[in-house]
Amino acid sequence: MPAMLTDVFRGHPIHLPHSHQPDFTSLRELPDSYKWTPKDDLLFAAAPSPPATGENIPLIDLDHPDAANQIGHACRTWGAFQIANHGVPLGLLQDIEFLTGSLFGLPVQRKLKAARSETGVSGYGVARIASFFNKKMWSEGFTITGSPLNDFRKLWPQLHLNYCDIVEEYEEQMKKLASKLMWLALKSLGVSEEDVEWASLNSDLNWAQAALQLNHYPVCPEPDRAMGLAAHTDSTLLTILYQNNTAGLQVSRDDLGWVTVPPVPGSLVVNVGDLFHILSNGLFKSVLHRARVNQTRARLSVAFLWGPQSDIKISPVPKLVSPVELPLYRSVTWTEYLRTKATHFNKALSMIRNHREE
Ligand SMILES: C=C1C[C@]23C[C@@]1(O)CC[C@H]2[C@@]12CCC[C@@](C)(C(=O)O1)[C@H]2[C@@H]3C(=O)O
Ligand SMILES: O=C(O)CCC(=O)C(=O)O
Ligand SMILES: [Fe+2]
Repeated sequence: MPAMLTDVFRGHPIHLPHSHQPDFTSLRELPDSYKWTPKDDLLFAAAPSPPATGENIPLIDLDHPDAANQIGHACRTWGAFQIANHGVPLGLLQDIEFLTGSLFGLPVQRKLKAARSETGVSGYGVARIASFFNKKMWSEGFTITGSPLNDFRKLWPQLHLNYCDIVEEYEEQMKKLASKLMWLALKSLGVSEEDVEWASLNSDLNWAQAALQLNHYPVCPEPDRAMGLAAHTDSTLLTILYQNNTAGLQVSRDDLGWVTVPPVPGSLVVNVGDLFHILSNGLFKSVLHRARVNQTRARLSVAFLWGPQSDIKISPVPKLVSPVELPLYRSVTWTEYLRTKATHFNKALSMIRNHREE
């Protein structure tokens, strides 16, 4: 039995100060520990922002006959895009937003009853990447892997079963959508099911697994000096993100700097993750992104972080590797990659890169 996502950090404890999580609503001033300067956010080198051009990640209609090529183009240029007509019922998006708002609206002491342990993945706390930064992030998160029943029972003694049903239905819909998106993107590169047999469309999708990350960025007294979630790439194949109607997500592009992704009601944001970058032999870009905060409106987001089961080795599709070159990366499982990232963060991709022999 391969290690499940739930067990990825067993034996790799991360010391994160969940128990010092403040009641954000009580803070009238930004404490010094939350004041970011440009040098606090330099682990990933984002390009400085030139004057805004108004360019933005594309919004792609999945019913459009050319959707596959549009997705392929977005994965190569931005590493991110938004989608409309994705088939996920609007009511379900509203339900997951309601659940997320209700969770973070609970008193801190109740949320801490479901705190993430040092070796666990699931539960309430600060983002895992917090351990790489000197300054604190203006956000709180809740990660779900496997059944949320035990945690939800502690949070909502009465309503936990209803909330579990919402999560189950949401994950089911996301799983199907993620596989559809991955294949549209791969087909745009001329990659077929014979080239990536483990991800066959005819399978029951049990080759994949996922984590659901609920994020809350409370109203912030000094948003320009605070950081909601520091710049990072996701370690996934793909991440599908729902954001409420408050802007905050920014993606980085070498020629444009940080670009804010405007919320489009009913649409979803898709990020290319590091594993898809590896699978595509570097053709698709894993997008560097971060979340800023706001002085008047709280922001919620729900990220469906999707990748392969832990016994699947991801390596560049041979068809995408030139016969005279080495593949850009060595093969790696999601578990191995998550552990590398948990230790080396921004250097994780370069650690599995093949170097040409001189
Ligand atoms: C499967 C995972 C991806 C993730 C680490 C995790 O084990 C569960 C949480 C995920 C998340 C969400 C917020 C940003 C991020 C970088 C983090 O700190 O935790 C991602 C991780 C990732 O994609 O590497
Ligand atoms: O809140 C957002 O927009 C970004 C969240 C994110 O990047 C993540 O959960 O990995
Ligand atoms: Fe992310």
